[in-house]
Amino acid sequence: MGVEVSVEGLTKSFGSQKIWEDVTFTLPEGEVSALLGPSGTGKSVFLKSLIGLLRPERGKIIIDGTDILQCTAKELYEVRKLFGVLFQDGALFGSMDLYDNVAFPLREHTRKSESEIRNIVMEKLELTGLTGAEGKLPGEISGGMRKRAGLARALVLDPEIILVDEPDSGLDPVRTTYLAQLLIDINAQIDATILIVTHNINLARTVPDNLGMLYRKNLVMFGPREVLLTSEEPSVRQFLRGSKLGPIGMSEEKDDAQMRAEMEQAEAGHNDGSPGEDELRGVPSQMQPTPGSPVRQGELRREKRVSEMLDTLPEGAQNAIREEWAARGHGNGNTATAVPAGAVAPASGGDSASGIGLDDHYGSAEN
Ligand SMILES: Nc1ncnc2c1ncn2[C@@H]1O[C@H](COP(=O)(O)OP(=O)(O)OP(=O)(O)O)[C@@H](O)[C@H]1O
Repeated sequence: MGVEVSVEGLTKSFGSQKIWEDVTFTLPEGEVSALLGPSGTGKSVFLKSLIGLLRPERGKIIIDGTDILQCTAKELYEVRKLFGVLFQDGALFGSMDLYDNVAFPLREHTRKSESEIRNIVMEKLELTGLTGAEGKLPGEISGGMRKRAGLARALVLDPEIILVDEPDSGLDPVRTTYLAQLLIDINAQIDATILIVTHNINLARTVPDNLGMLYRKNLVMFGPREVLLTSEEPSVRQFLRGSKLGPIGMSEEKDDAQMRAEMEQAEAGHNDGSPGEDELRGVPSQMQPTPGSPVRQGELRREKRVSEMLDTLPEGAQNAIREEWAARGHGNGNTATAVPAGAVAPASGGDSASGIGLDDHYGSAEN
C-alpha cells in the first residue's frame, strides 16, 4: 500500500529568490493528488524536493515516518526506493533500448537474475502498451511512447509513491486520457500514493482525488478536489478557465493597472478566447479504473476520510461531494455500500471505438 507523504512549513529559495514558503499539506496514502500552478511557481522544484534532489531550507518532509530533511544519507537512500518518478520527457537513456532502460533500476538496485528481470520488464512493457517495442531506442519512438516507457521504468521497483511531472506535455488529448487512465488503473492495482503535477485542466478536474494549487509563492489550497473545483478564489477561477482576466499575468503576477486595463477591454467586448465564466464550473465525475480492475482502495479510504471532514468544507464542496456520492450509490462515508469502482466506469475502449487507441494502430506500439 502507498505511504502518506506529509509536508510541513516547507520553504525553498535559490539565493535571494524565494520559490515557495510555508507549504503544508498531506498526500493521503494510496490516493491520487494533483498540483496545479502557473509556470514558474516551483512545481518541479517541489517534486525534486520530495525525492531529496533539492533541499528546502526550512520545514519537514515526512515520508513513511522519516523526515528526509533530517535523516542520514543511508535512510534517504532507503526512502528513495519507495518512489517511482515519471519525468516530463521520460528521462530515458538515449543509448539504451527500451528493454534495457526499463531493466536499469532492477539491475542497479536488486540482485534479481536476468530471467526474473525479463519477467518484470515484459510485464511492465505490456502494462504500458509497449510490447513489441522493447528493441527500439528512445530516439526512434514518439513522445507518447517515451512517456509510457518512462512510466514502465518508474514501476519496476513496485513503488509506493509515484510522482508524475506533467504527464500531458507533448501528448495529444486522446493519449493524455489514455495515460491518465493508466495512472488510475495502476493506482487501483498497486494502491500507490500518486502525485501529478499538471497544467492540464481536464486532467486536473477528472483524475485526482485531491487538488492543490501553488501561486504567489504559496500553496493557495490543497484538499478534496471538490474544494478547489468549486472555489471562488480569483486566481483559482482564472487558472481553471485559462483566462487572461484575473490576477495571474504573463510573468506570474500582474499589477492593478494592467488588471484594470484588461477588464476594460473585456467590458468593451474583447474576447480572450477562454470559456465563459459558467463553463468549467462545478465538479465533473471522476475517472474510474477500467472495468475489470480491482476496486481502488484509495477511493474507499478517501470516502471515509472525506466524510469525517465533510462538515468543515465550504458549502459548495460539500454539495458537490454529496451529489457525486449519491449519483454513484455510495453511502455517506459508509464504504460497505460502495459499488465496485469499475461498475460506473465508461465503457472500456470507448475512445478506441472512434478510432484512436493507446497505439496509433491497434496492435502496434507506435505512437
Ligand atoms: N537548480 C535551480 N537553481 C536555481 N533556480 C532554479 C533551479 N531550479 C529551478 N529554479 C527556478 O525555480 C523557479 C520554479 O521553477 P520550476 O521549474 O519548479 O517551475 P514550474 O512551476 O515547474 O514551471 P513549469 O510549469 O513552467 O514547468 C523558476 O524560476 C526556476 O528558474
